[in-house]
Amino acid sequence: MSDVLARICDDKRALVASRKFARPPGEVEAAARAADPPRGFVRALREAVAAGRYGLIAEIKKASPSKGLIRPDFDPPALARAYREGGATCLSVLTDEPYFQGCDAYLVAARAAVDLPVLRKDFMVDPYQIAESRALGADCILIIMAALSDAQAQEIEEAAIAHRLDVLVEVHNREELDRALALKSPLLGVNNRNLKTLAVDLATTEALAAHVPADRMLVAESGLYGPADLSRMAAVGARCFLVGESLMRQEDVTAATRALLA
Ligand SMILES: O=C(O)c1ccccc1NCC(=O)[C@H](O)[C@H](O)COP(=O)(O)O
Repeated sequence: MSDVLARICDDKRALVASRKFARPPGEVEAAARAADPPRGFVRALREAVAAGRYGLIAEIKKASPSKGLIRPDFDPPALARAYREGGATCLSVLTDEPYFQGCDAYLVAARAAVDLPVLRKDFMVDPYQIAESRALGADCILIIMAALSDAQAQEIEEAAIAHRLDVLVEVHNREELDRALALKSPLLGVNNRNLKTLAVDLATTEALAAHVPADRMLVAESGLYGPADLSRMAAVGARCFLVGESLMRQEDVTAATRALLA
């Protein structure tokens, strides 16, 4: 596992242990069952692509390990509305606090402001977080293959399926891609960001795209700054994109989202 990712996941395991103590799994499971029904994250992306549009997962991201503070005036419900207005298909909301200055309340507030499906963007290391995600209202969770063994990834995916959550399975190289294909989720993200060096290279998606089977939806993630980047990713078959920083830095997020998709 890469250094930064290893550090984030170690901290996450400690956090989950303390959360389990404060709020036992049975309580979280009950809250998950009582939550607003999932909105269909994969379905929304499929519908966008079937209609000849790009599927845009627009990320609500205040800060990151690679860039520090990205958006000082951070208002998740206003950002969610701006993304919706600009044509985003789905939202991604960072809930990790120590590294991304996110929090669970941001997801709840962003989802309440719009009718879009929402990805809880966090580092899943324990099935407890899956029930917790559903209890918060999340419609999709992230599995980072570099952070998990095959057995852990499968256990987390099964928990997500049991909670009717969609799953974005994220890979960075061929070995992770081959492991990801043993999972059931149709949504396959290729992250252009190397989580060891935090360097971004769009050639990552270009190298892996040809190895993604036709029954998976390829999502190009990270380092996408404008329509030319989307076209470059589309040239190798990507129709769905996860974009954070470049949109978060714009004053007019609606106009920037429209321009990206133009
Ligand atoms: O963004 C980071 O610095 C980062 C560091 C360590 C682990 C994950 C990280 N990012 C998570 C993401 O996948 C991105 O937030 C997402 O793909 C959007 O990327 P971008 O458009 O480049 O903000």
